[in-house]
Amino acid sequence: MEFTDAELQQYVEQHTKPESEVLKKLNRETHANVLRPRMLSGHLQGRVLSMLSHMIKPKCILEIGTYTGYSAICLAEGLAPEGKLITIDVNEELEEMVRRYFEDAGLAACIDYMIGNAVEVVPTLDIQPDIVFIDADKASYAAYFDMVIDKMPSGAFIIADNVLWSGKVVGEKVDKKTQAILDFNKKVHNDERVENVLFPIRDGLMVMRKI
Ligand SMILES: C[S@@+](CC[C@H](N)C(=O)[O-])C[C@H]1O[C@@H](n2cnc3c(N)ncnc32)[C@H](O)[C@@H]1O
Repeated sequence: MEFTDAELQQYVEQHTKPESEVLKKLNRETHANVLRPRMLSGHLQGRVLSMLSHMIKPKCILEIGTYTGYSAICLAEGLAPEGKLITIDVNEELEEMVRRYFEDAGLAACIDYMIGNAVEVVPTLDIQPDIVFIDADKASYAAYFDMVIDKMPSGAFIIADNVLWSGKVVGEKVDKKTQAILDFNKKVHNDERVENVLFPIRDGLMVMRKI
């Protein structure tokens, strides 16, 4: 489901900074060769993530759900000098492609790419992230929030993708994944540790600031 009229969407993208050549190539290669390319953040959301990261100037970013590395590159663009982005994905099949693009983007040195199940990996990390981007299995969104919230400094941000779930959050049929997203949105909206705004960008970005 598209939330913005196609013509308006085109106008929005035409008036948003274009993707870099590396991101354009990564976008094309993902669509040509990788299953479920709709998972990639894409031009507009990628620029939003990059802009937010530049505004926050994070020393540490944690990303849960690397896929082909598109959003990791966008987020890493705004890192503070000497900053680090840690990104985790359970799918080892994309490793060669992901590492190649981190190199091509000139960001390999500041990205720590970990292959593994984030549910097991995140609790082992000794970090205090300024941004956490949650973009992996929907059933674990609430668990990821609980795993990171107490590690984060006051003023840090959590961003969760796909929180409109193609519009199913207001649909009549509620399947398991939709219920997980509904539960997550309700949980964070009622959590007094964060202030939240649901941005209707692409499939919905929930942005939360730790108080
Ligand atoms: C929506 S894609 C991420 C898209 C990427 N962030 C972007 O915007 O380009 C979700 C990814 O989460 C990964 N994933 C799913 N469950 C996971 C888990 N338990 N631990 C780590 N990664 C997981 C999948 O393999 C998939 O690559």
